[in-house]
Amino acid sequence: MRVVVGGDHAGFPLKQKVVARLKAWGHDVEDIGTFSEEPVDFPDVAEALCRRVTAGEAQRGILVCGTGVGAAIAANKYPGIRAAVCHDVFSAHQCVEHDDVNVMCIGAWIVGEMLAYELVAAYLVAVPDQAPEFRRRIAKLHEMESRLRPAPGS
Ligand SMILES: O=C[C@H](O)[C@H](O)[C@H](O)COP(=O)(O)O
Repeated sequence: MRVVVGGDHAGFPLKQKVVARLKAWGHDVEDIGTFSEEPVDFPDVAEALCRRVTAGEAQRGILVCGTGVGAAIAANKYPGIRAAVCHDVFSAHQCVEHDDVNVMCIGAWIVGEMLAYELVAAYLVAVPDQAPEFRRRIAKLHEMESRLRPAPGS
């Protein structure tokens, strides 16, 4: 799978490990940085990653910051992105199955590398459930996005 991975300085150490593991598993990985523990702002990384996902350059995105929370808040501002913090394996696959999540966010201060690998594995093998109730709810998210998007220039 084509996967884009990014993170801020707090996420950097875990992000490096996740990227290496994804490559070892045979995924086609784009690492968009950051590439050191020099402080950067998570909204900048999240926006760059979300742009790639919505442009179809990657099928799934993974963001790593300190808690995963800032990354998820930022990513959910991007039209077409459904982001979630996942620190348990059940959520990591069900967020795709029920909610068609396309950016999973992990907190490097919260989870260790072995759990992070399990989270990523569960997220990437999951496929959206096509049952009508799930499709209907995703359609409502799209409708909300269109309805609540600020008018150009406002
Ligand atoms: O939700 C925000 C993230 O956890 C950030 O990674 C965190 O706030 C960075 O904090 P600091 O700049 O103190 O390393």
